[in-house]
Amino acid sequence: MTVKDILAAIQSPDSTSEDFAALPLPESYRAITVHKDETEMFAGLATRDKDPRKSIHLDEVPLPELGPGEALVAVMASSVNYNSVWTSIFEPLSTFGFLERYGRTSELAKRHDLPYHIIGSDLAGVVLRTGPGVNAWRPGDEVVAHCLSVELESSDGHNDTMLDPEQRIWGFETNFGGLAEIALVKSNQLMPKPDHLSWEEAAAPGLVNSTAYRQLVSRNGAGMKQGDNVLIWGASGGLGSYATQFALAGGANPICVVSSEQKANICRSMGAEAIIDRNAEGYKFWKDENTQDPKEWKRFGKRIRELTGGEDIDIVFEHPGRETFGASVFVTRKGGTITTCASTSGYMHEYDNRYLWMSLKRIIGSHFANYREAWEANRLIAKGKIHPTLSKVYSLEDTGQAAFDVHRNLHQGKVGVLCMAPEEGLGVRDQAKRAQHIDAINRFRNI
Ligand SMILES: C/C=C/C(=O)SCCNC(=O)CCNC(=O)[C@H](O)C(C)(C)COP(=O)(O)OP(=O)(O)OC[C@H]1O[C@@H](n2cnc3c(N)ncnc32)[C@H](O)[C@@H]1OP(=O)(O)O
Ligand SMILES: NC(=O)C1=CN([C@@H]2O[C@H](COP(=O)(O)OP(=O)(O)OC[C@H]3O[C@@H](n4cnc5c(N)ncnc54)[C@H](OP(=O)(O)O)[C@@H]3O)[C@@H](O)[C@H]2O)C=CC1
Repeated sequence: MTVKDILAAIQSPDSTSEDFAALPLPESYRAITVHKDETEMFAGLATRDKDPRKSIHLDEVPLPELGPGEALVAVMASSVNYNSVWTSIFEPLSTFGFLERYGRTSELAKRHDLPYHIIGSDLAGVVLRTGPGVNAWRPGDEVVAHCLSVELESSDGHNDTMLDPEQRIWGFETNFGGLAEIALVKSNQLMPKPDHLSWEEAAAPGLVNSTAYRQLVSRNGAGMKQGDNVLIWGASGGLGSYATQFALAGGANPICVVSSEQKANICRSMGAEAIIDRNAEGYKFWKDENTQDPKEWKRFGKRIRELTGGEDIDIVFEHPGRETFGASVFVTRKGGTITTCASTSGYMHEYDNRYLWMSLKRIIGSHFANYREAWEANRLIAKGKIHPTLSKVYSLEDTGQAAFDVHRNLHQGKVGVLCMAPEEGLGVRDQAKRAQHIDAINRFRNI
């Protein structure tokens, strides 16, 4: 039995759940990996010069054993997230440390501690097998997977599963990720595939859409409400393209920051009106490596006031980190919120704390999303209220180039990867719903 036979079953309209359950599984499959013996390959290089094309490999790997509560999924398509960029440049840490630590927790978890790491935290595909104790999903189900892996043996995670002490990001802190022909997930990562989307479109939103939902909309994040002024950094990027849609769909007022006229136009096409081109307007929040320039924070705040009719920011959607954080804290209104999930430009932030405490502002740390939040975010995609922001699609062989594009900020929105799917456009089940939303679905394509 080969991956080709699985693909034939997926492409046949007559295949039943029983057919999928009866399909023998292949002994091995193709997967995108980084190698443990290469973690020092970029030693001494600047972050920018570390090239994912050199560290990312396409390998034939053995099929992992299926455990209780788990599912093996045939992956039709996946997408590139920035966490795969971090893994491929071995920053801020090598992810093999995460796999070793996970491997020490149980006999079953030992499977994850391997000399190669199969990366990727998104997928759209078809369930092949489920392990003992899985009743909600069956072979043949068309699914997407979110990337929250939890054990839930401790009480800590039972209010909000992101607080589980054994919380991990699948395909980053666990092995057997989505940039592969077959992936291993916990069954409580599975969600129904939106039926009006192709495989690659369905695989694109997952990680960033769920993260933006918790960070901006959920009560666990900023709890955005109608009329809020929301400052969105990287508003046409992975996270930002969903944050912008949530702000618009939720009756808020996004103030979109981007770095080119082309990206400004993408934000306009989503319906945003207040846009700041940080490049054209030349903001320089740092005078040198160690000194910020409060005059530049003020110039930025003045520009925001011009765009809002004199109002300040209720919520900052932060992720660039060190480069922008001082400005983000400054431009937030009295009582406002800075919600952060990342530090792309550096994690040692500096800001003037007087502006935080004297104006009663709050900084909220946010990380991915719990199952319910991911489910709600996916439901909005399925209902055609939020749309994928897929721009370009690569083959599995070219994943290194795809990750390079994201690392160098050469991409728009999300970058997709075809895994088992032989071409783009397959997997659409509801053509009528698709036709209703086709312009929005294609907004980011090939720009
Ligand atoms: C969904 C997508 C998401 C993204 O894209 S996010 C972006 C990508 N992700 C990242 O960049 C994050 C990568 N991860 C990390 O950088 C690290 O993962 C962390 C900094 C988050 C954590 O560092 P670590 O070294 O893994 O863990 P420690 O908690 O610092 O543990 C080290 C030792 O410190 C002890 N410790 C922890 N808290 C305390 C405390 N409050 N008081 C005293 N000790 C403490 C521990 O126990 C342990 O000790 P012992 O080494 O002996 O086992
Ligand atoms: N904790 C979590 O759960 C998650 C964390 N992340 C993290 O968030 C970060 C962003 O991810 P994602 O949105 O997918 O990445 P993208 O690269 O797709 O988008 C980020 C955007 O941020 C803008 N940007 C980058 N650097 C700077 C800077 N120095 N100053 C201002 N703007 C900047 C760029 O937009 P422009 O050039 O147009 O301004 C870029 O397009 C990554 O570090 C990622 O690891 C992502 C998802 C989940």
